[in-house]
Amino acid sequence: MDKLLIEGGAVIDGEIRISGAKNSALPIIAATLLANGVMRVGNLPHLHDITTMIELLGCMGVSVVINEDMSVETDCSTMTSRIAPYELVRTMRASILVLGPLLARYGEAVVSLPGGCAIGSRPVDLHLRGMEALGATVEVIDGYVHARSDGRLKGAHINLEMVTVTGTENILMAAVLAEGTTVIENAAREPEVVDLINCLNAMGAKVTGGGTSTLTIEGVEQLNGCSFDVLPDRIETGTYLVAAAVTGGKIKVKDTDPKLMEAVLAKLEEAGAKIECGDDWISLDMEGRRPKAVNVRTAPHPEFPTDMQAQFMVMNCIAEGTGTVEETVFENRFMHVDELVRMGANIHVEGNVATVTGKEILSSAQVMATDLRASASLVIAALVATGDTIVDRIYHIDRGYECIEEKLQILGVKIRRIPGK
Ligand SMILES: CC(=O)N[C@H]1[C@@H](OP(=O)(O)OP(=O)(O)OC[C@H]2O[C@@H](n3ccc(=O)[nH]c3=O)[C@H](O)[C@@H]2O)O[C@H](CO)[C@@H](O)[C@@H]1O
Ligand SMILES: C=C(OP(=O)(O)O)C(=O)O
Repeated sequence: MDKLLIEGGAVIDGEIRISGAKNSALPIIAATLLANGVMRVGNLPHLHDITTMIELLGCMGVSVVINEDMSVETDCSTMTSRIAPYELVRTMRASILVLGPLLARYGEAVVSLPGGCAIGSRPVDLHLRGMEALGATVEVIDGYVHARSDGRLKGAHINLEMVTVTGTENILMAAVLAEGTTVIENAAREPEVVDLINCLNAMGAKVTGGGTSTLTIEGVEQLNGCSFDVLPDRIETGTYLVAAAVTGGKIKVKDTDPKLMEAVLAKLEEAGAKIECGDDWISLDMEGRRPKAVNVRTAPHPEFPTDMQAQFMVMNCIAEGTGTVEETVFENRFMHVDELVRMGANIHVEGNVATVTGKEILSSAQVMATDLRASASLVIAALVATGDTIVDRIYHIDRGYECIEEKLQILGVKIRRIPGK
């Protein structure tokens, strides 16, 4: 397994470009299963998860052409299978996103259950209940979801018990081809859901209410191919802003969208960062200061994102003062805490609240990445540690950060990958 070796002590200074959003690209690639004709999806990040989603379509017989500019063109007319096998689904939970499109368009889907992961049990019961509400028969047999519909799905009124991002996306992708109108209440308002809605509407769907908690979907008989570029990655953006902040440095991130980042930018300003924004860029300058500790509480959009929790935890580890970090979305998203403590951080966890008292510097150690954002937090911690830190199991990072070594090197960090055996 590859490792990253990071030398502590750099003060970040430079400009980088932000990649397309993984969490937008994954549902939109799944949505290409709904297209009658060729569909092009662009601004895709070069990440393992994207390759997995493309492989998943490929194993169902979809023709996929990957262009040099990291766009893909898909054509479902060659499709031979409606099965998403365990071997692929186990490496990426978002594979469950093929369920809605397969069921809506082909009347059947066999998708392996994704299972739990480091950050929590992450059931998909609300996805399955949504499909049943639309008239599908759903059974779980030997770890696989078997969903079937006789004829078109039927529009329904669905009130989600809790806000679920991929659950909303899956139900939405099933409802676009259903007969009649579907209303999804307590829908996720994340920008990536809105991006999916924009893409579906460009394909000929009739969805209104994107960005609010009530979505109305008037089913149509067929969707067409179109060309769609996914939106910038707000979590990658936030991760690099935090990296600059912890080092007391400055950064300009380009090809991003500050409008997607209000809760994160507000917390960075509270921590003492000077922030300026244009239409598609954000600059942050700490003017050499240490950040001030902040309190954060994660919750669905537009509140503070759980995918930025681990990175802010590290900022508090080296901040002036004490801050609390409360995780309300996932039940087990503090796996980075023990590793940060091994680097000398002062963190006390009680239930879903971590109280962090900052110190000026952390110490280097060999640490283990446990999930995607935990890995990013360890890389950020390494920037403010004495000496060299080795972050092991970085395949998690490759799921979500395009060219992380290259981008950090541009910003002045000494980092290199140690290839695994
Ligand atoms: C590919 C993708 O977009 N991943 C994002 C998506 O994950 P994902 O869509 O898996 O996360 P959800 O929004 O579904 O999860 C929110 C909460 O709802 C629970 N739940 C969800 C579905 C369900 O059927 N039953 C249930 O109990 C989950 O266990 C969790 O506690 O949103 C998360 C929350 O913003 C982000 O951290 C992930 O980066
Ligand atoms: C948890 C994440 O992703 P996934 O839902 O794909 O595991 C993430 O992007 O932080």
